[in-house]
Amino acid sequence: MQKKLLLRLKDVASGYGKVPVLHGIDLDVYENEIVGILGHNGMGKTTLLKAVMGFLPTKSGTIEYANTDVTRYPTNARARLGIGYVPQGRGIFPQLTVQENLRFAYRNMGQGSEADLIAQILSDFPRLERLLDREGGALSGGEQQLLALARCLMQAPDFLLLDEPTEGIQPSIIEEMADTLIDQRNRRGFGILLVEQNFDFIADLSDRVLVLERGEITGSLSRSELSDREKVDRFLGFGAARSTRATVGLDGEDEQEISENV
Ligand SMILES: Nc1ncnc2c1ncn2[C@@H]1O[C@H](COP(=O)(O)OP(=O)(O)OP(=O)(O)O)[C@@H](O)[C@H]1O
Repeated sequence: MQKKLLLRLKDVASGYGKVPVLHGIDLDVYENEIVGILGHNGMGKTTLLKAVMGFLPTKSGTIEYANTDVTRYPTNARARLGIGYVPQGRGIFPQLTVQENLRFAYRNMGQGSEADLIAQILSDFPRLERLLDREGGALSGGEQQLLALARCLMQAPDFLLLDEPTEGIQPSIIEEMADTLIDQRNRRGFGILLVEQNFDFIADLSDRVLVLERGEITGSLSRSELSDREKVDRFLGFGAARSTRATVGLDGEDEQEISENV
């Protein structure tokens, strides 16, 4: 059976004001597919997600979503078509409780019964259930990341843009995040565009990984190629940091990044 194309970028250029960042990006993501974008700091990963979401203008080229040319659509119209965005740094409301954060997301764009939707989300994110009355700002980094994802799902997207979901979170929650994303993808058939610097996480989840260098896609690895360590090392021969996150400190929230150059 032919897979449905969700997102298509054709020769997209974008940037900030007169500063060009993305040059000629071609990209397809199908339903039920996770496409990872790997790249060093400053290569344009966040810019790419912002351009897809409409936070930045597309200077040339086109962006199509579900057979609709959305190149000139504002962000809220893209969200209504089904594109969900979890920004780097999570973007939750720190002064609102977990429950209020979820309710706010529902009021913004949720459909159906609010109570049913929250119950569904809490069954998907059991860790959040016991934190319902806690303020967002008092959650650990990993819990905030789960909340950010849960909030995004309250708006029933069918496509997710995820910007470094493992940044600053401890390994146990990274695993939980990976399991949740795979589970959601399998159940809802999401397309996911995932930006990461954590190679192990991106390799575990992605069906394909693209490398972004200075605003251009310079290569692609399939799922089977991703498990071929030698090939990956050759492919990332420009010295990419293979990064694993280790947790130090008793409260489990301090962390340091251990990078091993490949
Ligand atoms: N608001 C801005 N105005 C001008 N230039 C910007 C702005 N934000 C980012 N840039 C520049 O755009 C380029 C790409 O940045 P971007 O944040 O997309 O990189 P990234 O690959 O996501 O990096 P990181 O992994 O550090 O988040 C960088 O050179 C950055 O300095």
